[in-house]
Amino acid sequence: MKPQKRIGILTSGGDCPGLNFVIRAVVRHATLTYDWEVVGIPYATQGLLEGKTMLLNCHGLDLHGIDPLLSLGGTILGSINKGDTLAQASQILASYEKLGLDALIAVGGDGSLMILHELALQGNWNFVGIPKTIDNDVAQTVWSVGFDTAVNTVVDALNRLIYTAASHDRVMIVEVMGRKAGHLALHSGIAGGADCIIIPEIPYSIQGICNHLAELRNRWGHRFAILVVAEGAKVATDTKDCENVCQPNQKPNCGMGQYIADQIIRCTNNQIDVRTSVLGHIQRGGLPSALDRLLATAFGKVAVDMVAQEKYNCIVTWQNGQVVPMPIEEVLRQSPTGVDPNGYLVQTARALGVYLGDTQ
Ligand SMILES: Nc1ncnc2c1ncn2[C@@H]1O[C@H](COP(=O)(O)OP(=O)(O)OP(=O)(O)O)[C@@H](O)[C@H]1O
Ligand SMILES: O=P(O)(O)OC[C@H]1O[C@](O)(CO)[C@@H](O)[C@@H]1O
Ligand SMILES: [Mg+2]
Repeated sequence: MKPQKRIGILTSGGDCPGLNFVIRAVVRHATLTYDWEVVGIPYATQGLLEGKTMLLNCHGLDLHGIDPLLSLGGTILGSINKGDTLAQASQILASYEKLGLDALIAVGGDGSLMILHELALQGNWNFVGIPKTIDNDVAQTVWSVGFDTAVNTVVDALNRLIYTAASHDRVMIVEVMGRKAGHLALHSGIAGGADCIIIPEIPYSIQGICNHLAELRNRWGHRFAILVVAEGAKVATDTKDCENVCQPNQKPNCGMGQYIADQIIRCTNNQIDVRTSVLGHIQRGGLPSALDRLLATAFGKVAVDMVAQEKYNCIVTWQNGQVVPMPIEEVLRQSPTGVDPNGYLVQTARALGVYLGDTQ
């Protein structure tokens, strides 16, 4: 007779494609392999606070043999990325006790996993984390669930924008998500053939961008350009040129993409036609790519195995082609982790003539 367990799963932080594949893998493996009961906790820490659960059953999820989770974006459990959660810790801990869970599997980004780990420590919960985020800024894992799909979404947008930019000889600025980390901008910018990639980890100067645009026109005859700008891009503090349009550390209230567009227009005396596209939450929507489905499924499977082996306080990560559970403190201590300004992808982009901020 297998030991019975009742485990909980929740999704927290910004949603992303692939979350339902994690839920599907956890429910199927826990139910079919171990014969456990799995309950979903709606809206992350809000559901914990209110002591809410929904029973997840892999047969119940089937629709005439077709699993609806195969074709649903977002998360069927709902998610939140705000709230004064730690101030409500004692109520959450009391609610958690009443749920009678043997373990909790939480799917989240760095922010959510940090909060949930803190709660797990205070409540002595049996806790396993699964990394998801289109920012891909959770340390120690090559991929987080949702990132690959978001990269593909941005590349798809670039494939479209490049033609309209070329048709009108325009500079097209594409603002993508990434407040602290530029992984999404860097990966999609390289894959989509961007001329400039502006990320938070490498401050840009407006003169550097304008010089690059001039070189594209004058030396190579390229009359259009594509700039991928992360929403958290930063102006170099030592900017000397164009100082009248470029205030170091100034926070734009129009969005980073439009801010840089305005700077280019002013710095080039209105000689360049610039347009801005903000991709926004489109980047978090849609169905997951095959890679995200595989990752989500492999992470869900190993997270359940960790519970079976009673190895807690870990986060599953993807390293060297396999899932590797890592101590949660170690992962969170290094998160969020940004782009290495001297890393191979930055070198690759620079080698192809992409402007990525000024070299020091
Ligand atoms: N479930 C939650 N409950 C309360 N606050 C949260 C929760 N998840 C995140 N937050 C808060 O929101 C802030 C931003 O979190 P963030 O958006 O980075 O979420 P995340 O889990 O890292 O996922 P992602 O970055 O992919 O959206 C965190 O620093 C934290 O204060
Ligand atoms: O609009 P929301 O849901 O608060 O979240 C936006 C933020 O979440 C992230 O998409 C990560 O999920 C960031 O890149 C972005 O700034
Ligand atoms: Mg985050």
